[in-house]
Amino acid sequence: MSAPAAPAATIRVDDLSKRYGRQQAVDQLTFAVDAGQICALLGPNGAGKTSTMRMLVGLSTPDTGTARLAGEAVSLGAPVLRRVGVLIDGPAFVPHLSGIKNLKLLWAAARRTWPPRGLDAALDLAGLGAAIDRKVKGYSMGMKQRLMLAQALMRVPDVLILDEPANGLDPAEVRALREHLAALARAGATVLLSSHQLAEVQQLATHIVVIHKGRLISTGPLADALGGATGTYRIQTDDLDRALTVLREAPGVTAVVAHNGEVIVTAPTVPAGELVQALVGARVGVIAANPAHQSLEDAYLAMTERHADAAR
Ligand SMILES: Nc1ncnc2c1ncn2[C@@H]1O[C@H](COP(=O)(O)OP(=O)(O)OP(=O)(O)O)[C@@H](O)[C@H]1O
Repeated sequence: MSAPAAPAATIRVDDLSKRYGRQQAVDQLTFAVDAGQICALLGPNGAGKTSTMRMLVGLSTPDTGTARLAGEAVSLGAPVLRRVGVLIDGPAFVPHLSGIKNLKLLWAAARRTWPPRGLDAALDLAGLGAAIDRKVKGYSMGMKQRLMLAQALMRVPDVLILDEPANGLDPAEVRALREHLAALARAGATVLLSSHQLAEVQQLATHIVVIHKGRLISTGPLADALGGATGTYRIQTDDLDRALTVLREAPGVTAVVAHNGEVIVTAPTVPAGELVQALVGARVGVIAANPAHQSLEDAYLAMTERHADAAR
């Protein structure tokens, strides 16, 4: 008889709260991330991202509510944590041992045979090169961050909880990390990561959770957050000036501007096809017409500002 399949690597937080003294760090937070999703946990400094992640991996205990991984409530040493790659605060590395010996020590603590299956790929991504054989006490902050990343990835986890994983990486390394995480998610892993790099998140995340002062302000697919500009189109034509004139006179158009050689037109009640027809009818050649998506940065700032206004 074959072994029962492990439960799907879901992340689930229900009504989670945590207070430090008078500071409510996490406030009745509920969200879920399913297998195959890469979810970015976003929020201003002090919003409660790290506090949430710490509870998700048993490093701190919720005051109320539950944090579950693969359906199992999390506590320090819970068996489900063997399936999880974690980068938060960082393990305390032994300074007089080399990077690789530290990784070996951490792996041995889980009573497993060395080397882990994903070691080579994790070391490549961490990009420490020959420094992996040098003592950790000579590492810079950035090198320690890379060693933490290697530690999180070496086990080929099916749940990843990563607090600002791209910190200290150069652009090529950030891209390699992005591709690695995307490949893990395609293979069924579940990824929750925090980041302030919204352009990077936009390229990587499938879903977002936005929090502010410990409270949930938005959660859902990234595409939904970016689709806030419905009724706005970017139209590329062979005659910008004439296109502007024609569209300004077209019925239903509420705004027309030129941007980077294209026309940005807002017409909430008019299908894009009608705008194109109006241009073609006026002998303006249309090269491309696409819905204008806002950037994640725009969407995020609008969400957090709206929330701050409502709280005033
Ligand atoms: N151990 C602690 N003791 C006291 N206060 C804490 C502790 N950990 C977090 N806090 C407070 O809880 C709030 C949430 O902090 P947290 O680190 O979770 O935010 P964050 O969203 O991760 O911020 P950042 O983006 O700056 O890392 C902050 O006001 C912080 O000062």
